[in-house]
Amino acid sequence: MSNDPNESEMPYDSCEDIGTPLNVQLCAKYKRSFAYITMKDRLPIILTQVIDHMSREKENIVNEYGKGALEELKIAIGKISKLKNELQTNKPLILLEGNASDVTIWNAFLKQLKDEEGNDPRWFHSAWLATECYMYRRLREAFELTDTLTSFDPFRSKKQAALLDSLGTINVLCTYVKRLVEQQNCHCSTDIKNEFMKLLYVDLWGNRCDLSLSGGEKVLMEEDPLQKIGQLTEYILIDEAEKVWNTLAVNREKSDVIVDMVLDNAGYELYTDLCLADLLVTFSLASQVRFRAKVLPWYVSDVCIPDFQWTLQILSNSENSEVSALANRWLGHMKSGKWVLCADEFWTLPHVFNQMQNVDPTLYQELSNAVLMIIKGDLNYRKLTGDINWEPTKPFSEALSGFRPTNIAALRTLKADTICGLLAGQAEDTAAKSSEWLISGQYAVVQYSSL
Ligand SMILES: O=P(O)(O)OC[C@H]1O[C@](O)(CO)[C@@H](O)[C@@H]1O
Ligand SMILES: [Mn+2]
Repeated sequence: MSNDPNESEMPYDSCEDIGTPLNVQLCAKYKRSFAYITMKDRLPIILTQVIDHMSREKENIVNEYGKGALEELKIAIGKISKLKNELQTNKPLILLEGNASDVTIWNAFLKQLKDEEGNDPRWFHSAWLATECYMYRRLREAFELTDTLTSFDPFRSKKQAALLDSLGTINVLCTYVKRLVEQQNCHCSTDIKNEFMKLLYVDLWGNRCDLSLSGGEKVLMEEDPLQKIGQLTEYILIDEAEKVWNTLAVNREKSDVIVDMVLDNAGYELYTDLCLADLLVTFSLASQVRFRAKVLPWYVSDVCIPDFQWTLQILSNSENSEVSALANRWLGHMKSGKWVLCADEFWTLPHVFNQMQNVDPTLYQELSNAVLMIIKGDLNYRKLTGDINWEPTKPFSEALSGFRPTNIAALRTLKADTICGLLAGQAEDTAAKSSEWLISGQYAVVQYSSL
C-alpha cells in the first residue's frame, strides 16, 4: 500500500482480510463483509448497467428529452465511467458540484469524513453507508448539471418493469384488498386486527423485491402472497407486529392520527405499502397516511415522486376492472388528503437517522406529529440503527441512539450484515441454518420502539 494518501491504489490490496469488528460502522475495508462485496462487485455492475442502458436507449432518450440531449447524454456517460473508475481504484471522494439545495450539506459531511489518520475519505476506506449513498448522489450529479437531462432517471424503466412483471400477484392481492375495504362496515375489531396483521406481513415480504440486491434483475413474487404468510412465519426473527397494532388500536377513531410511511422500493413493494395504507385510513386506524419518497433516483428501485404517480396512473388504467377500481379509490385518497405524498431531502443524505434532529429539524418535528412511523426496508433500517455491527442482542431501542420522534415500526428483510434486538443464541442458530441469513433477504424482522 502506498504511503502517499493522495495516490490511488487498487482497493483489494489495502483492505484487511477480516470481518467487521463488533460495534463499529460497516465498511468495505473489511474484506469479509458484504460492504466489501458491494463496493468491489455490486456497485460497478450497477454503474455499468446504467451506462449500457443509456447507450442502448440513446434514440428514445433524445426523442423524450430533445435534440440537445444527445451531446449531454455522451457527456453524462463519460462522467459515470469516470465515477466507476474512481470507485474501482479507491480514489478520494471529491466534493459535489452545483447549486442543488443538498450540496452544502453533502460537502460539509464529506469534509468531516476523514479516517482515523486524518486522510481524505475513500471508497473502500470510509463508512459503507456514506460511500454507497455518495455513489447514487454522484450519479444524480451527472444529470443534474445538464440543461436537458435534469429529470432523467436512469432506473425508471427497471422500476416500471418491476411493477408490470408483478401484475399477476397484484391482481390476486387486489381482489382481496378491494373486497376488504369495500365491506368496511361488516368488520368487528378482531377482524380488523387480523386483516391488519395480514397486510402488514404482506408489506414486510414485499421488501424482498429490491432491485439493487439482485443487480437489477427481476425478483419474481409468489402468486398468492396472502397464502404464503403462514409458511414464512419461521423466517421472521423478531415479530413485534402486535405492538404496532396496539399503538394503532388505542388511537382508533381519534382525529388527527397521522401515520408516516417511509417508503422503500417501487413496483410490487409499493403496491403492498398502498394496500396497508388503504386499510389504515379505511378502518380509522389513521386519519392520514403520509408517504415519504426520495427526491432523487436511489438504490436502483426506491420510490421517487414520479414513480408513485406513474404507479397510480398505470393501475387506474388497467384492463382489470378490480385493479383500476382500487387504484381510482387510491387516487380519491390523494384528492381528499387522506393520503399525502412528500419527498424529503433527508432520506438521500448520507446521515444516520439519529442526526436528523440536527440536520433536518423540520422533518424531525413533522415526524413527531405522527402517532406511528413505519420504516420500510434494509437501507432505512441501516440508517435507523446507525449501520453498526452491533452485538445481535443489542436492544433495538438502544441502537436507535436517541432517534425518537414518535413510535417506530421497522419492516425489513435482511440484506446487509447488521442486526439488533435478537435473543441470545438466535443469531448463531440462524447462521447454522443459513450462512447467508443476513444478506439473502430470506429472513425478516418487524421491530417496534415506543416513544
Ligand atoms: O431496498 P432495500 O431493502 O433498502 O435494500 C437495499 C439494498 O441496499 C443495501 O442496503 C446496500 O447495497 C443492500 O444491503 C440492500 O440489498
Ligand atoms: Mn430500496
